[in-house]
Amino acid sequence: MAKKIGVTMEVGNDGVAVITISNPPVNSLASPIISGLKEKFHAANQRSDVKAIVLTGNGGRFSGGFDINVFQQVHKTGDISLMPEVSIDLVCNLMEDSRKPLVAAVEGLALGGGLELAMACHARVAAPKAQLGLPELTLGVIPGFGGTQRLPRLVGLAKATDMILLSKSITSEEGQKLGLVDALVPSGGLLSTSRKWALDIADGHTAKALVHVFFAQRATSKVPNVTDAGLKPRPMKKVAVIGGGLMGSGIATALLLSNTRVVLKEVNPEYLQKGLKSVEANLKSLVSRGKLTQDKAGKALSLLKGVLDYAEFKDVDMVIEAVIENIQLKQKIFKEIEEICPPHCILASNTSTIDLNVIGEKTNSKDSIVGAHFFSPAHIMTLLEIVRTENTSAQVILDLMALGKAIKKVPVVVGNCIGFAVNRTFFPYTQGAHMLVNLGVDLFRVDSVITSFGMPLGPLQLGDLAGHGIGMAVKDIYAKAYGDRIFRSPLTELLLKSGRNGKINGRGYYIYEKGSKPKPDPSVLSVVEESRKLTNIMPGGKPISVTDKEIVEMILFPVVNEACRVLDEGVVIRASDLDVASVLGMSFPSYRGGIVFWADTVGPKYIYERLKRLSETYGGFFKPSRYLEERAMNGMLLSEPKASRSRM
Ligand SMILES: C[C@H](O)CC(=O)SCCNC(=O)CCNC(=O)[C@H](O)C(C)(C)COP(=O)(O)OP(=O)(O)OC[C@H]1O[C@@H](n2cnc3c(N)ncnc32)[C@H](O)[C@@H]1OP(=O)(O)O
Repeated sequence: MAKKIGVTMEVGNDGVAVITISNPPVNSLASPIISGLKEKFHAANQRSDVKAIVLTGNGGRFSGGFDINVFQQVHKTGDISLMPEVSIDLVCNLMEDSRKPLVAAVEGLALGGGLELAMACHARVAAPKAQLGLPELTLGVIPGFGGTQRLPRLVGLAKATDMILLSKSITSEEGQKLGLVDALVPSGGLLSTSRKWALDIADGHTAKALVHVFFAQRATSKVPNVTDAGLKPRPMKKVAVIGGGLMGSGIATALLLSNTRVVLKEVNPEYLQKGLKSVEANLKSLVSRGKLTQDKAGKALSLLKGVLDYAEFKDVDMVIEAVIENIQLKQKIFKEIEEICPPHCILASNTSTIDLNVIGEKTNSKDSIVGAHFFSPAHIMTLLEIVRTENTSAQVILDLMALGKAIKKVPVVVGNCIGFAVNRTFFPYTQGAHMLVNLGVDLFRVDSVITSFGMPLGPLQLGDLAGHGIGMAVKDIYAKAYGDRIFRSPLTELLLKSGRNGKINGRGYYIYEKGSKPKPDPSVLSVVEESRKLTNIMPGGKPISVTDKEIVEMILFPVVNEACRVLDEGVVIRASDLDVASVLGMSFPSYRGGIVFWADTVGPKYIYERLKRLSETYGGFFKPSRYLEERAMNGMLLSEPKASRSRM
């Protein structure tokens, strides 16, 4: 049967032209293909009904590159005119200069000229395990469609040199990490996601979202009755950190890097040595990654003093307590520091869950008590949630905001509640995943769909990273506070019982081995089965069938629902603060503008209706909040401000 060679173009009702290369078996770029591409790009650019363009290859392969047979014919005949002189015209004039957004939908392979075509597009969406490379040198030619220029711009000079000089190809997964691939999506959703990307670029969504995040971040520095109250931040020359564990040593490192004198207190010499060594290791790793000079690391370390008692606390400007989440211990510490510290001293806690009023219950300095909630690793993550109670003074908030900025954090002032703004909004993130797994959905698929959405880690892998011991403790705290909307899953407990604490002990849902990437652990499926038996929520005992879109909705719409409650209760000053906090604290994709911005793009009415239907089938975990319902009914955006009952 004759091979069907050519380039086709189909324009959908959405205004996206899909241009497809067909030249089996690898869609090599033979002369008729190159001229076909030119013709179709030209047509798509001319047609007024085409808003955006997707370029793809037929038969599950993008393109294996320029047709090597042509090289052979040139060698045989010596006739150089056989080489089509098209690269500049096709790749630069028509593709890169196209006024309409162009997205490459890459599957199978994109090699040589194939990858070069993909790189000339404005964005690349790829299916898993696609092979990407510029192997031209193995044929004695150099990449001729601009790959020598575009690859270094996307992946950096070192990696591009490696890929070109050694003809090394990479997978689309690695490509995503390097910036060559903008989104990784399961093969079934490749075309639909690529269409959406193309339309988003056409409508300026991506740029709109990023511009929103830019201004939202600037807005966080305006706090009514604090930054406009004519107050001046007081200098924070010496800060004490109590607790030299992961958080305490990270906070100390962040302070030292900005030339603040730090006193690090621990309970015994052994713990103190550990804490000091962790700070040193943090600084060393910054030096080895080229982020800090040896000189500056030495200077930072000279500002650190380890102590075992409170003698040094007599002249500190602020104390940041970062001990384990134990109410009695924290209450005792706050009572002690109140007695020893000077009256102007700020008493801050890095708690992530305990009510600050409870922590400060035994003190008389309620106006000096504030939450300084850093995200781990504290010397790297930029979000700082400043948690204020109804008693925290404006001066204390202003001082902590100024200190936060000085140590290069983005401070976001939030109200006092269990989980504060970020952890509270995202507690349903893990629970939605547990619900899906107990309903029979493959756990590794859940993670893969959510990373395709743009989160750096799926909810189950995130659980592995945090540790399931911590997961158990946190689960109980949230169950106590928000019991009406909790999905009670035995999965975490069962994981712990089977010796899987996550990354900490090398085993969770995934296997963690030094020097290699986490691998899905098939033996965890027996634990999952046990959990499914206990919850018994699969309809008729059979796994449910869901699309990738439904997985995203069942995990992220409950998060939006909790964000609505956070907005309703005035835990954040403005909706955009929650966008910034979700991007910086949870690595929610910035190109989606943050959790509330994204929800408004999807539409409150749609989210409300989906949650309502899900709650009818699966119960209270999905029940739409009053705020969401009101906004949906009144056709309002979630981000529109309201006259609020604020916690501020
Ligand atoms: C302008 C640019 O910078 C210049 C270029 O693009 S130069 C070309 C760069 N591309 C390459 O070097 C890729 C070469 N191809 C390969 O490495 C492998 O064929 C592949 C990884 C694409 C597929 O491998 P595999 O699945 O094992 O199939 P394989 O048997 O090798 O190839 C299938 C058929 O496609 C042909 N083919 C593969 N790539 C081709 C290409 N670029 N041009 C013409 N034919 C090609 C093979 O000759 C083979 O033909 P046959 O069935 O008649 O024998």
